[in-house]
Amino acid sequence: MSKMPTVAALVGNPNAGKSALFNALTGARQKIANYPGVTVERKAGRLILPSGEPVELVDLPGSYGLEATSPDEEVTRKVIMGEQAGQVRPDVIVLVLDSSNLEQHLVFAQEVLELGRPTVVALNMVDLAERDGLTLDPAALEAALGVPVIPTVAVRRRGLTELAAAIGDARDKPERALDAARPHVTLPERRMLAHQMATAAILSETSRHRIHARMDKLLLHPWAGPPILFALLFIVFQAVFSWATPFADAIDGGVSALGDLAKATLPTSLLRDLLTDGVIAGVGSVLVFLPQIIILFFFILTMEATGYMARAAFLMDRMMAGVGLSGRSFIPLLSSFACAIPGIMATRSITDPKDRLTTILIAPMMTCSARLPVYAVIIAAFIPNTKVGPGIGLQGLVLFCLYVAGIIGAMVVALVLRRSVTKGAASGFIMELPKYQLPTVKDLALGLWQRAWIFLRRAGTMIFTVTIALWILLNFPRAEPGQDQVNASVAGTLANGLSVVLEPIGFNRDMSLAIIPAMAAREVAVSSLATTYAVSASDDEDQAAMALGDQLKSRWTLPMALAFLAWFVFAPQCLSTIAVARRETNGWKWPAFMLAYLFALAYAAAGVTYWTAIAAGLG
Ligand SMILES: Nc1nc2c(ncn2[C@@H]2O[C@H](COP(=O)(O)OP(=O)(O)OP(=O)(O)O)[C@@H](O)[C@H]2O)c(=O)[nH]1
Ligand SMILES: [Mg+2]
Repeated sequence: MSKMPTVAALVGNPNAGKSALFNALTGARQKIANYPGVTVERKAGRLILPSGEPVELVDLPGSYGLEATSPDEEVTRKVIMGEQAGQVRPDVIVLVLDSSNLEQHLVFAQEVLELGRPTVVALNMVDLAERDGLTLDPAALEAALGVPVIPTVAVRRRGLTELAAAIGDARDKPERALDAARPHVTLPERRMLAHQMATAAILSETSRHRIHARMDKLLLHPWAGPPILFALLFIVFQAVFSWATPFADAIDGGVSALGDLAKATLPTSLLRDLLTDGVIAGVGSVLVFLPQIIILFFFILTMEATGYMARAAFLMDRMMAGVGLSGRSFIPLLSSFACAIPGIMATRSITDPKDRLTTILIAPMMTCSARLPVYAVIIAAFIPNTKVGPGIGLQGLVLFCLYVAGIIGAMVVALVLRRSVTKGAASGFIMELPKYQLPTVKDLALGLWQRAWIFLRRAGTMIFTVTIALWILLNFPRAEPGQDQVNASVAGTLANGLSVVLEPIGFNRDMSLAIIPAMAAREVAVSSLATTYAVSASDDEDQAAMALGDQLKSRWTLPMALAFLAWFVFAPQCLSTIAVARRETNGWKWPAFMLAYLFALAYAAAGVTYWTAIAAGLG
C-alpha cells in the first residue's frame, strides 16, 4: 500500500528549541522556501524513524497562542489547522517545551493539546533546568497532559531516538476524542492550570530555585504584586529627592562660586554677562540635576539587572490589556521614562501594527528624564519640604503624582485611541521571565556612567547652544534706560505675543518664553528661566544674587507653578521625539496628530490645574 509520507510539525513558544531539534533530527536533509504569499520561511526536512520509515518534519515559527498576532504566528496556526497553502495538515504535532520555563510554555501547550490531535511533547532544555537546580518528572507531566513526554537536550542530541520513536507511535494512534461540551478556558485559568502542572512535575528542587519560585509567587501575585511594584516606585521617587540634596547643593555651590569668580575677575562687559548670565547660569542650572538623574537610573538599572523589570511587565500585562494594549508595550513605555526616543524605537518588537502605533503615540507621556529637572526646580521652589507621613516627604509625593499623572493620561489616551483611530482587537501576551540575579557592581557602574555621560553631553552641546542663542535673543535689541531688558528683546517680544494665548492658563511672559527653547530639550526650560532672570536682574545686585528657586518664588504664584508642571506632564516638548515618530510611522500624519493632541492636552491640563488651584484659594 503506498501512501503519503507522514508529516510532523514542531510547535511551541519562541526559543523552546524547535529549530535546534529540527536541525538535530533532520541533519542536512532540509529544504528551505517561503510559504506562498507571505515572507515567512518554510523549513522542512526528512527525519528517519527507528523503523527506517521517513517522516517529513516541519519547523514552525514560535508562537504564544493560536490566536495569532503576527504573520509568523498566523502561519503556525494555519499549518496546525491544515489551512496553510503549500502545506498538508501535519499528522503528528511535536510540542516543544522549555523545561526551565515550563510554567509559561504550558499555557500555549494546553491550547495545542485541546485540539485532540496526535501529539508528542519534547521536554527540551532539561540541561538548563538542571543547571537552575530543577529536576523534572516526565512521567508526572505525561499523566497531566495525557500524551507522551520525552526529555531532550537538542544541542547535545540527547533523547532524539526516543523522540523519533514516539513520533512514529503517535502517528499510529487515533485522534483523541474530546469532550465537546467542555466550557471555554480563559487565559487566567490556563495560567493557573499551567502553574499546577508545572509544580506537580517537579521531582526535586534546590533551595535557591525554591527561593526564586517563592519570590515569583509573591512578586507576581495578582493582588500582592501590583502594590509591591507601586510601593517600590514610590520609594524610588522619594529617594530621588532626599538622597540627591547634598550632591545637588555641592554642584550648585560650585556653579555659583564659578559665576562669582568670573564676575570678580573679568571686566564689566557684555561678554562677561554672556559667560555669567548665559553659560554659567544656564548650563549650571541644568547640571544640578545630575545626582537626581543618577539616582533614578540606579533604581531602573538595578530593577533590570535583577530580573524584576520583566516581572513588572508581566504584572502590567493585565492592566495594559484593560486599555487595549499588551505587556509587549510595557518595555517600550518603560524605556520612555529615560527618553521617548529609545522607547519609540523599542516599539519595533510589537507585532500588531495598531498596538505599535498606539504605543508610539502615548510614549511621550511617560515622564522622560529630561523633564526631571523641570519638575525638580519647580517642586523645590513651591512645594514645602514637609513630611506628610512617617518617612514620606511632600516633595517626593508631588513628584510621584506627576509621574502617575503621565501614566494615567497615557492609559486614558490609549483607551480612547484603541476605540477610535487605532481600533482593533487586543493581543494576548506571555513573556519569558529571566532568572533572578544579583546585579554586578561593574555593570551597574557602567550603565550609570553611560547615562550620566549622555546627560552631560546634552548639557555641554544642545543645552549650551540653546542657552547662548537665548541669551543673545534676550539681550538684543538693548533696552532704553528704565525699560525692562527682557521686554525690549526679540525673545521677550515673541514671548509677549505667545503669552496672549497662554495667559488664560496662568502662564506669564517668562513661562511662555521658557517653553519655546524647551522644544529642543526639555531641561532647557530650566536653563532659560535661569538665563531670563539673570538677564532681567543684572542691573540689580540684590536680585542677581538670588538663586533660581528664590527668583521663581518671588515672581510666580503657586497656581502658576502648578499649571507649569501640568503643562510639562503632557506637552510634546522635544523635536527629536517628533522626528523619531515620523521615521517609525513613515510619514508626517501621526507625528502631526501626536503634536496636536498633546498640545491640546497640555493646554487643558494646565488650565484646569490653574483655575482649580485659584478656586481652592492657593493663589
Ligand atoms: N542548553 C540548551 N540549549 C538549547 C537547547 N535547545 C535549544 N537550545 C538553544 O536555545 C536557543 C533557541 O533555540 P531555537 O532552536 O532557535 O529555538 P526556536 O524554538 O526555534 O525559537 P523560534 O524559532 O524563535 O521560535 C538556541 O540558542 C539553541 O542553541 C537545549 O536543549 N539545551
Ligand atoms: Mg526556530
